[in-house]
Amino acid sequence: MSHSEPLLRVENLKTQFFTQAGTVRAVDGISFTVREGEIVGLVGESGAGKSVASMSLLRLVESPGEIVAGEITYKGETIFGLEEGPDGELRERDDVLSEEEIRTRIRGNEIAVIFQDPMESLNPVFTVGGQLREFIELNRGLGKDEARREAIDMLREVGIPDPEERYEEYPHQFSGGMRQRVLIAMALACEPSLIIADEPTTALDVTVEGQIIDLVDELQEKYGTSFIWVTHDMGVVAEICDRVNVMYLGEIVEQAPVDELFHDTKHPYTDALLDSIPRPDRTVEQLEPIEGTMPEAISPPSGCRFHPRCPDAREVCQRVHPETKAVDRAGDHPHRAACVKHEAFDVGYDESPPLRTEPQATADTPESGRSESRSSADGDEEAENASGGSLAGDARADGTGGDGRE
Ligand SMILES: Nc1ncnc2c1ncn2[C@@H]1O[C@H](COP(=O)(O)OP(=O)(O)OP(=O)(O)O)[C@@H](O)[C@H]1O
Ligand code: NI
Repeated sequence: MSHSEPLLRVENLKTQFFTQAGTVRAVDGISFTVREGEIVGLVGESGAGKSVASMSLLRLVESPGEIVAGEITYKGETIFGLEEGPDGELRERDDVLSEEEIRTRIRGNEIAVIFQDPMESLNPVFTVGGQLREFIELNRGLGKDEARREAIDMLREVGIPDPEERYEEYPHQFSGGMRQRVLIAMALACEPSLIIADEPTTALDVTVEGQIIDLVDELQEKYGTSFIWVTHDMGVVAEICDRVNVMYLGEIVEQAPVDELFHDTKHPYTDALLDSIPRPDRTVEQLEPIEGTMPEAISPPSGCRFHPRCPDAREVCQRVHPETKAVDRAGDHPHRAACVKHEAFDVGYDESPPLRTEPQATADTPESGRSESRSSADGDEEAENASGGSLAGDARADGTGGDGRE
């Protein structure tokens, strides 16, 4: 593998669930990379598609879900890839790793996963040490005694006090934080190159969360492991990530190194996420919850999927579905965003009438700014229904969400 080639490359990945209510476009064309030793964030509200994206990387999506498009390569090997067959139908490429190879060579050994709820990953009827030992035996082909020693070393490594004694205990005898440490030990046991951590600290209180994050930071430096860190919490992103992908309704709407993302935010959704967390430079009263709720991935709004909630939305945002594009550079990395207010898009955003009336007239449109009559402020719904070329195809595009839930 050449040095410049990333460890993991995800290209235009789409994962859908074929349900009775319709097709859920859970992951809808995302692209990102993870380089060696990097911690890459996947951040977004509940339902954004973070977990489905993570599961897709290990081909763990279950029926009625299916990866329907895109390419996933890891260390130059193909985890997922399609090609057009002679009959014009899409089929799996020849170089795609077999189920057997994924199971024996990739999962656990090369790419490990840590989930939010350790109780789901640990078996309550076996001791913690026994489970860890067995995992090491199976995956590293060590004998029982050696695997036991290794397991105890790992428990010590992740900060479990008295690891010899704790080895004999059952999961329920561990606190939430300690259980999460066990899962980290298990993930690290095979020295994988990549660990996918899906909200591993969400269930923990803030102090314990901080301890786990410090631990991961330490271990990451020591082993050089790359991480994909899934979270809805921008505070966690700030603490741990090198680069960040912000997801909204199945899409990555902004992608940047963490400092750029925080200090030169390019997407209004990222702004909203940042506004909704406590920050040292803000008082608590200034915290704003994001307006509205995220619509369902089964009938995404037309145009920009965030437009029904976006303070910057203009008429054009209902019609034009923005691709994620480079809107700036940040050192080695492009700063990408999917928002047509940026020049890179050039679809007439500046001339387009706003969808919302501002509390006060703002001077952000210096040109012929105040366009005719602003009938659109409360004409939201009409305008949306009238907008042709909806990306949502035949699906309802009113973006109200909520009522479609089971
Ligand atoms: N088995 C399934 N069947 C149908 N739809 C599903 C299934 N699993 C996930 N989805 C849908 O896929 C979309 C993405 O879900 P996902 O779990 O990836 O979100 P998430 O970003 O991880 O959210 P959270 O923060 O709540 O974990 C959601 O609309 C969800 O309802
Ligand atoms: Ni999730």
